Amino acid sequence: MKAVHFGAGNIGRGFIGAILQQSGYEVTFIDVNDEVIDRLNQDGKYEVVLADETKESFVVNGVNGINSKENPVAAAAAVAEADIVTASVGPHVLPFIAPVIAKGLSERQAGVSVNVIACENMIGGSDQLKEEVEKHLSPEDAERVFAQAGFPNSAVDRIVPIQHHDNPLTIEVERYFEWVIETTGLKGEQPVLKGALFVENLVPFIERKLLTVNTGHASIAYNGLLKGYKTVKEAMDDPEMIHLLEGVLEETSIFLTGKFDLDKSEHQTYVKKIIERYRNPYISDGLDRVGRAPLRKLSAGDRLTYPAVGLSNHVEPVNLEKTIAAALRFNITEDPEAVQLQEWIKQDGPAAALEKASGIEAGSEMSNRIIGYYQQSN
Ligand SMILES: NC(=O)c1ccc[n+]([C@@H]2O[C@H](COP(=O)([O-])OP(=O)(O)OC[C@H]3O[C@@H](n4cnc5c(N)ncnc54)[C@H](O)[C@@H]3O)[C@@H](O)[C@H]2O)c1
Ligand SMILES: O=P(O)(O)OC[C@@H](O)[C@@H](O)[C@H](O)[C@H](O)CO
Repeated sequence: MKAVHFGAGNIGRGFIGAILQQSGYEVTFIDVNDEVIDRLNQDGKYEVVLADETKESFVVNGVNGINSKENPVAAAAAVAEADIVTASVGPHVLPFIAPVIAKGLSERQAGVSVNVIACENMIGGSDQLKEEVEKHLSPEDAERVFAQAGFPNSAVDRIVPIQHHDNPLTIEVERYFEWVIETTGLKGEQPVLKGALFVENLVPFIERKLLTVNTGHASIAYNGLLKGYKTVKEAMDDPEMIHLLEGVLEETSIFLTGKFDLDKSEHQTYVKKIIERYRNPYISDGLDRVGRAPLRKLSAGDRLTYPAVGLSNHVEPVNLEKTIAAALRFNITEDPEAVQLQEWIKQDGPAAALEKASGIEAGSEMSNRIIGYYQQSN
């Protein structure tokens, strides 16, 4: 069986690529990073190390790579032949991989179904990828392609920090992982994916993950950077940070248990487990990575604004609001979204910038409170 995975980065190699290979697929990675693609073709394998006291490792064999910038025709041909297509490139990159996927899917043999699964931290990732793919197909081709290509949404969870090893393919990951895939979007037979969970309705799973793991992470990153910390570990050693983190997760727990039929005590166990994962002493994760792309993280449907606004009719989400205020201070010059955010703040002031990024109306009660916290944090 053949799998094509877009994005040979941390999650691509450290999680999805490894699961695909363990499930019996030969994996072709498609990326735009020459160093990684050349090394994949040279070695045909790479090592995954588990970040815990065991330091166990395993080899992912039978892999190769295609640089889609240099060879889009070969990349599309791989999609045309694949039994499954997955992606972990980052939500903002989905439009850039869509043309190759569209070309590959339209070249497929008639009647041979395939599933295309976006593995990104976002709600409706595969739906969005499908919309992008559709932009590159004529209406007739779209009808033919989507009759045999499914785009099931999925939720992925495994902490994989930015890291450097002598071999650039080696990747260290936490032992824990969760990959949940929605069956309603599948075409043809359910793919064999070792350790993945197939569910009829992904919404509770993706929202629980995004609004717990990622909202908590964002709180650590934005508030931690304000206090001068550089890593998750440094921030997690500060009782004030823990207090704020627990407050944030209490707020998202109210939101989640109010919206979905989640058992409150099971949810508490889930939250505790995540706090333990943040504390993993074998992982060093930078706050600049965890806070990356602040405009995405502040946007209306993402981990901060969505639960804050969702809660605002019932409770005042003080801790989420403080975290949103701290996000407005995210000022990492290597991060284009941070640069853009700081430009908006400089040009139009923080309330207008907040509205542009999140949709929280300038002058509203919530905006006024957030801007108050923002000013106090100076
Ligand atoms: N790292 C984590 O802990 C983690 C965990 C769960 C989910 N995620 C999600 O997975 C996605 C990827 O995150 P990551 O941490 O692996 O990022 P990453 O930067 O390590 O990997 C992204 C890869 O995509 C490649 N890429 C960029 N443009 C491309 C293009 N046009 N075509 C093909 N490849 C392209 C990059 O070169 C890179 O190798 C994000 O949506 C992230 O939110 C990350
Ligand atoms: O990848 P992002 O930028 O959406 O979020 C940063 C981290 O919170 C994220 O990568 C987590 O490590 C991951 O989602 C854990 O499963």
